[in-house]
Amino acid sequence: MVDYSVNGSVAVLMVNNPPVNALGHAVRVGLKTGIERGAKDSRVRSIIIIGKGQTFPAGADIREFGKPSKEPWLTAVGNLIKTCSKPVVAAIHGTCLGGGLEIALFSHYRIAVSSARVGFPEVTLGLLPGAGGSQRLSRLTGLPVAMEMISSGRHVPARKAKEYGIIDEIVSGDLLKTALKFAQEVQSRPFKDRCLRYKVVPNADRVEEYASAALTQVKKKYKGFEAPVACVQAVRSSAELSYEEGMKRERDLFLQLGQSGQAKAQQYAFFAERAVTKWQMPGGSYKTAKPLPVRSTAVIGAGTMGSGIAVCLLSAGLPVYLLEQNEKFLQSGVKLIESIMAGSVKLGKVSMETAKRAATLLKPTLSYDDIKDVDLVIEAVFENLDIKKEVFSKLDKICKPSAILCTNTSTIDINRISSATSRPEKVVGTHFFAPAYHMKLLENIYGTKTSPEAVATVMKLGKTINKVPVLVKSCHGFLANRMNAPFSSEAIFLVEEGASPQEVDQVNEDFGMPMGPFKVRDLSGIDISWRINREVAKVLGTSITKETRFLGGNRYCGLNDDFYDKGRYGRKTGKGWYLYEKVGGKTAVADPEAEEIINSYRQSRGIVKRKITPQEIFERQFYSAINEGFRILEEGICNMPEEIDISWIYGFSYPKYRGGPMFYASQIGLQRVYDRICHYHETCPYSIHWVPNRLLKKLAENNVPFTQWANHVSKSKM
Ligand SMILES: CC(C)(COP(=O)(O)OP(=O)(O)OC[C@H]1O[C@@H](n2cnc3c(N)ncnc32)[C@H](O)[C@@H]1OP(=O)(O)O)[C@@H](O)C(=O)NCCC(=O)NCCSC(=O)C[C@@H](O)CCCCCCCCCCCCC(=O)O
Repeated sequence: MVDYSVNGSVAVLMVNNPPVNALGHAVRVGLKTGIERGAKDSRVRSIIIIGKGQTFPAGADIREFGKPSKEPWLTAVGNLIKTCSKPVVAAIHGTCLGGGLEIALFSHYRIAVSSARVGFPEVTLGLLPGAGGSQRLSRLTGLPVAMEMISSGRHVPARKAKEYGIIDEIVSGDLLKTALKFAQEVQSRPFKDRCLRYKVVPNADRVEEYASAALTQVKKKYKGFEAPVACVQAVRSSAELSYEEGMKRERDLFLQLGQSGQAKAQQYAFFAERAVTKWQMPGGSYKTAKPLPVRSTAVIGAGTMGSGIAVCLLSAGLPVYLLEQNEKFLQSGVKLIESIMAGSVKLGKVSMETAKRAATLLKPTLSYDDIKDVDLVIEAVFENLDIKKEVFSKLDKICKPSAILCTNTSTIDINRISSATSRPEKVVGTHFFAPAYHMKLLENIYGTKTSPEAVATVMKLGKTINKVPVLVKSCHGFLANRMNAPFSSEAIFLVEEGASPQEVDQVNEDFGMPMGPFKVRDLSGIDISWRINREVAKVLGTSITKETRFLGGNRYCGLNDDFYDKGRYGRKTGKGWYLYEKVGGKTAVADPEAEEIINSYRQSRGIVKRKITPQEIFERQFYSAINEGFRILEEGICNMPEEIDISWIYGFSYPKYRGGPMFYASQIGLQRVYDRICHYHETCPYSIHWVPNRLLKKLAENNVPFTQWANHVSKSKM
């Protein structure tokens, strides 16, 4: 795990623990032994720590968290480095993160190649740097930088790290060779004063000012997360306490966070995000299927979604033909793309260079002929099967045979769309979430005839455009919208029965959702849900009237329709479930007129308003979604609960510190969740989504641990 060798007068400790050289127990033992050996070795006058392969250690081994800790701990290894009688040089490439940066900061010198990145990402795992990083970084960089870096987990490029004082020298050429030369040079220099422990925190007298600014920022930016606040507190103690007391304070905070549910959930989310990349479908998997190259693309439809998708592709440096049916729509799409790009530059999310390049890569067109040679097309027209089929039939005739044809449908079964082509194996769903340029989820959907090659292509495309792709099998609504359907229907039923939209939204926001379901409806547009309901009715061969109380045998609430009839479409009209300060406004306030609409709806239907508790609001929304999640698993629409959780985190901004709805259910206890679902099945009998799921029942009865749930997924998918 750590290879020891001597080159002239320099000992080289090469960490060899692929893929990221994580500082697991064996590596810690190897480093300890190596430092002790180097200190004793009479040939050796200085020591290098370096990573083999792609990186310097990228942190502690997260898989060891929660297991009994084994000595030596990282702090003990670090103390050995710090007090070593010979200078220790950290030679950094790749990602020097978390425990890796701790090791580097314990070392007497740090050199790095310019492509290296350093950081303390522990906060993203619900933790803080636990081996003194919060005490030593501030001594190097000052309090504001240390507070910001540690509470954000940001990876800092080597050059910036040098500016901050974290890196002593940026080097070029072969890192080991350069490090050997550097390590020889420092042999004659005094190095005891290089130990950060003896440095004074710059501007320590301004700690109150810095900490209060940092706390205000993190509480706003990372609302609900515990770790960022603790990170600021830990750094703060570096200025307020002695080094030893600060170390103790940091350790206490680390242990406190480590035991919290948030850390457990965030660490689960870390691995879940990686698990979903290991996709499988009948006939292929991430291991066997090769993606086709995507060098040119087209987006059909320049509306809000199409333009947002084009922004994603352009930002990744891909040329995009933007195709519309008339000049007016096309120009409005181009303007939208320009304004999204300009906004992203202003917010610092996209560089000016990227925006300028994107402008040259965008090719607006009205002609299908122009797209005949592109590698991949994404259709983003109106959510209507007939229109989509018409587009796909044209694409099939025009596009080259190898082109992958994607649809941004949010609900329609891929098989129904691909049937309009002679190449269903090349047709795949790429469902983006609004706003497409911002939300990270890319729900990729395969139909019965979609080839693994087409899937591999869109999974890779997802990564290229900086999304988190999750693969699901086609069905109506796929994964995300299928689960969202009971979640958002229950919200409206709760208001029908007596809750106010504000009460429902509050429960959701208290749980950690960034916006309650009624604010979401106002944002996405009440006219949109009105239209979707009509499409659903059409598919069911029926229509919606004032008297409609059931749709397809399921409970239906027409409150949304009453808001629509009054022209209250949400933010876009300045009023919807809430009142806004102006058309397109963002500040939602309760509106007596909206309350009146709700009251008269209830009266006209003889509904007697009742008091509804926050617990009922919570359970009816989240547990109905969880029940549907188990149905999705049971049917093999996805392979593992991680795919559901990641979809919620990146598609609906579900709080990462709760892990996702399925992980959350496992924490509550499946028996409890199942019992409550049974309760609501009795008390709310008219919704199919309350029929208790059999898989959930089985897992609950047998007390199956979360990690085993995937073994019970329908095998029909493979
Ligand atoms: C490094 C990356 C940026 C690389 O990204 P890339 O996209 O290239 O690759 P992947 O992300 O796909 O990863 C490949 C592969 O590797 C796995 N992996 C990655 N990182 C880790 C890791 N840190 N540990 C384990 N496994 C890891 C990943 O899962 C993939 O595996 P797969 O099977 O899917 O192929 C990127 O990977 C990345 O960002 N990684 C995480 C970096 C990170 O978060 N680092 C910080 C870790 S936390 C840490 O370092 C804590 C330390 O500060 C301090 C700990 C000291 C504790 C001492 C406390 C004292 C108190 C305790 C005393 C208790 C005793 C008592 O008193 O009772």
